Amino acid sequence: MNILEQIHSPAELKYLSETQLEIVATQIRELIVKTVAQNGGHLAPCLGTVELTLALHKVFSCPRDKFVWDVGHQAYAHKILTGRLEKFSTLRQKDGITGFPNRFESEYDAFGVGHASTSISAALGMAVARDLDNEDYNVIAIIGDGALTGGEAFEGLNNAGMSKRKLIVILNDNEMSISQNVGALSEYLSLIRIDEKYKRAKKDIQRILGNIPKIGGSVLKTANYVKDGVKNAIVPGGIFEALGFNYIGALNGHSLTDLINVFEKVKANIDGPVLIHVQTKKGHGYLPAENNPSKFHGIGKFDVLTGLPIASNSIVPTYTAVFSRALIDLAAKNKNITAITAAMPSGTGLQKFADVYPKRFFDVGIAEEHAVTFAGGQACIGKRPFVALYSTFAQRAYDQVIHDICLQKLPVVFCLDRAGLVGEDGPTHHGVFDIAYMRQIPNMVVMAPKDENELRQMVFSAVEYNCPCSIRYPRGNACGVPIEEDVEILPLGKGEILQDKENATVAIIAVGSMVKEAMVASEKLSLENINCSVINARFIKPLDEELILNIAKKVKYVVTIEEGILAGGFGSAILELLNQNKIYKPVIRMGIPDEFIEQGTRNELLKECKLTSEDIIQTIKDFEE
Ligand SMILES: Cc1ncc(C[n+]2csc(CCOP(=O)(O)OP(=O)(O)O)c2C)c(N)n1
Ligand SMILES: CC(=O)[C@@H](O)[C@H](O)COP(=O)(O)O
Ligand SMILES: [Mg+2]
Repeated sequence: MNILEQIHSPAELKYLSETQLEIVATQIRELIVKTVAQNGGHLAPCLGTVELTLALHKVFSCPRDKFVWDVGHQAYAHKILTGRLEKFSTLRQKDGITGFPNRFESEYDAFGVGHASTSISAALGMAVARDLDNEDYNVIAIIGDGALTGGEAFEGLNNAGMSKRKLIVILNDNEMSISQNVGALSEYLSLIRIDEKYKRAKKDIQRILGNIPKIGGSVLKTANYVKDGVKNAIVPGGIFEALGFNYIGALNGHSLTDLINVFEKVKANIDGPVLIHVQTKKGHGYLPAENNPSKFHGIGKFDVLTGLPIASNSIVPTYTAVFSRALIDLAAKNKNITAITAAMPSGTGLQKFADVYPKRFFDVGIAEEHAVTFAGGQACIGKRPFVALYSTFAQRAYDQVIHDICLQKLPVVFCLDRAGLVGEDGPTHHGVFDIAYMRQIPNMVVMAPKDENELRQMVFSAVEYNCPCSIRYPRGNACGVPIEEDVEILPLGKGEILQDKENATVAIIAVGSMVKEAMVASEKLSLENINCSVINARFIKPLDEELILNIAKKVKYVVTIEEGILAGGFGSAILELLNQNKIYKPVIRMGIPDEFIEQGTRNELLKECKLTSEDIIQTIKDFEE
């Protein structure tokens, strides 16, 4: 009997017994595994929150009670239980269910997420609004131990604790970020998790509390004092209580009985900020994910029976792998090279660097702002830090890049991976703003390689430039060109003429991932007697003004193409340059339009944004008509 298929809203969970809920948990797990095996997605985080999600929806009344997920990559069970069961097979597909809670997708998704550490701030905002409206629903933030290492989470905790407002923070502690969680907080949590004396004392007190069916306020308060006294005596600090929260935990996050029992008590007695510490296992219920939660944090298609990825058979390296190799080779020649990640060692490729140079590798947790300023500090003392961030996550540290690095001309190199359209993660993760936001900053060199060999050259060249540099490269496989071991240092601010036809009527000025598309288009256009010159700009800042102006003077019009937003992007820079030099010719800018691009495969989205060679051809043919 498939109970799950009979559930049309979470309210119906209130009529199910715990035995029935256990069956539903199994059915949800099976559905998540099957769907992620086909579509890819965040399997391990979602498997770890099935019971937690069921207990939340059993006890509380979403959407009146607000559930604010943090990152939101663990919310598939929430989506399945809130009216999206039938469409769940479209997870992360174009025009399908999104991989993160999304306000436009469902009233049950109280806040749009994807970037970490925002849930407490958003939840407190909702609690304040509730109180101003004299309403009485609950607001619940669900945040992971990794996301809790993000500074904004502490800003939220600090403000919430002082506010004394009724707010529930559920700490979903699976002892993992994407890989091993880092930092003093993580060690503190492990102290609470493992302290047997504390757990014994807590069990005894909970038994006492549990045996008194109707606990009067004074008895409950006294018992809590005893519990807190015991805890504070054993577990130093009670950091959350120091911040004004009533701390409850650590609960078994896979025990529906424990979860429902505590949630009911909190719901009945809440009179201020409460933090419920829930201990879960990332990947719970699917052995391959339990055994390797990092690999199954975010995974592509895989075989359910074996857990083995159904890998693409490409032998072309990813840009990430090329970057990682280049940095390792550079570090072998330069002992001052250091590498910094914000909780993404595997995704940025820096784990390989850490394996070779562990003392020069730093994972600072989900703390991009700290990572940048931390790099600035290192650079003041002669180190040459490379900060590897996903373009989208680097947005968190914009002021630090300006104030702590560029203003001080510190030689920090930003390696922005996942720059451009990332695909199934959708608008929260597309790295489309970095060209615009980096080129605005004085003293910053902004580069984008046309292929993997040029990426290697840029990594080596950035150190020679001895100034703030940003190198951006896309998610996925590179171009499949040979990589020269002996690296040519690129002259700063110099682009490259790939094709300079005397009778050219148009100059295509491309940067980064779009250079390959420009060359393909140019070759096809020449078959139709449309002659193009093609420039690989290489540098978004400083532009190769001489090269660009010389070519522009010889043609009737210019086409620029970038995998970034048009507003203030590379094409804008070319427009500004031509205008400043009184070259008043048409400039057709191709790039990401002024809108958030939804999810899909990377190729689907490049087509949607008209960033393929065919689109360049059509654009030029339309203009030539
Ligand atoms: C600002 C930001 N930086 C990095 C990430 C990438 N990221 C996604 S999930 C994750 C780890 C989150 O750990 P945790 O909150 O413990 O959740 P878990 O995966 O363990 O369930 C990271 C680093 C992000 N989403 N947002
Ligand atoms: C949820 C999150 O932010 C990360 O897991 C992200 O989805 C990883 O992206 P990649 O798959 O491109 O490494
Ligand atoms: Mg975690």
